[in-house]
Amino acid sequence: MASKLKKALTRLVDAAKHLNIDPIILERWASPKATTHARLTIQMDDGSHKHFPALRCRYDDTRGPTKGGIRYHPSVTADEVETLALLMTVKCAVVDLPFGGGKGGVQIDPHPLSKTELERLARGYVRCFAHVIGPNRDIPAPDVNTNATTMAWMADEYASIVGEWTPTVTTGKPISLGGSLGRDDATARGGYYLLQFLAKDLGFTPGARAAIQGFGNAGSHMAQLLESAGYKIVAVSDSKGAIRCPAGLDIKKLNAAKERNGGVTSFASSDGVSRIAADELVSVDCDLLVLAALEDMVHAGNAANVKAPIILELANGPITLEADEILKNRGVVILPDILANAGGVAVSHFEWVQNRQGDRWLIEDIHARLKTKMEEEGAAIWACAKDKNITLRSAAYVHALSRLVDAIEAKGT
Ligand SMILES: NC(=O)C1=CN([C@@H]2O[C@H](COP(=O)(O)OP(=O)(O)OC[C@H]3O[C@@H](n4cnc5c(N)ncnc54)[C@H](OP(=O)(O)O)[C@@H]3O)[C@@H](O)[C@H]2O)C=CC1
Ligand SMILES: O=C(O)CCC(=O)C(=O)O
Repeated sequence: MASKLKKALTRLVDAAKHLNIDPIILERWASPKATTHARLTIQMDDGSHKHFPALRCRYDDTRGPTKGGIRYHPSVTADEVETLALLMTVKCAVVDLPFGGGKGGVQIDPHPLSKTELERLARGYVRCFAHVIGPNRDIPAPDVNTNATTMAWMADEYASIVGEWTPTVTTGKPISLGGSLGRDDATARGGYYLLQFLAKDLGFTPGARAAIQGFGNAGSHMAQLLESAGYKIVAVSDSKGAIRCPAGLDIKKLNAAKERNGGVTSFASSDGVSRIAADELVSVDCDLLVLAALEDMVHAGNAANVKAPIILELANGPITLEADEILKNRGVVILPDILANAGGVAVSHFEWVQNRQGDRWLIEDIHARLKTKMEEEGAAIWACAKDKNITLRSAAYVHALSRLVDAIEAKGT
């Protein structure tokens, strides 16, 4: 079976056909610039030691320091991290950030770990990769199962290694440590601004019914934003299962239930809310399907069951190549990950700039800048898709690739 990376690269190669690109230039993206592996050892609270495979990939730094999150998940492999780092390279070019693409991960299920074990894990990660990351080299951020607290521990450990507080080494930090206002909901908000902006072109009525897969940072903030804008959230899921409520879920109450009990299914005892099978989430009758969990969740086996006419990808790579084709033939419009979830890294960039300036921007400024970015890049990609009669995903790749190639040609290498 082809690796995830090989499959992901076909999207880049297809996009290149729409541009007059020298194949030699394309070859440089066939593999990452560097992937560093480590064995991460942590002491558990009972005094024992456990070892976990850990990685950091710097895929490409043509346009600037590599940038991308760190995830903790049992499925983390080099292939997965490199694929996600390739996506970061393309994503940063899509929204014109002065960054290349990177990603990191630890192969671990962090859920059973105590807070002190999680702190040792984060600090251990930085000790493994302090020679790889750096404020002008490679800048981590949160991803699946990591958050602002993780970034605080990592920045603090980096400071103790280099001997000075260096806030620009991670983004997505707590506000009290130089984190940016608006980074917490930025991934969802960027996708939300894009959706509102394209609604008319998409023939989509804002305030419709949405189903959301994944109820972590990206998914739960999206649920809140959509609910506040009058949408009905008719189904949600997390790693433990899915629930449905045709009349619309009360997101505030759902958040409280998830926080108390650790899963959205604990809300199934509330009025009008029923439990459904996890995979049923993608086939719920709705107007908008938001994918905010993991890769490959919509695949050849379930793509034909999708009822929503529009899919917003907040997750990275949630739709396989095969499913993409099925959905395209069925006329389902996909707002692709490399554009739709770029709000997270865009506000990470704002954080990095604020830290370099020693300044803090107002939330209104951050929202306005993010909105402008999503609308400008969204409009360009929409126009490219119409002009070339291609999908929004292909258009986003074309848009990014032309910026990447311009940068390479400007360097003359
Ligand atoms: N955080 C960010 O800034 C950005 C994130 N992304 C992408 O968004 C996606 C989600 O990331 P994020 O929200 O940060 O991560 P979180 O860890 O905060 O949330 C992930 C969510 O997905 C759920 N989940 C895991 N497995 C499944 C499954 N099989 N079915 C349904 N739900 C599942 C988790 O469940 P549970 O709650 O039970 O653990 C959790 O609710 C990822 O693809 C990530 O790469 C993209 C851009 C930026
Ligand atoms: O905020 C960042 O730097 C990166 C976020 C990320 O990992 C992603 O966009 O997938």
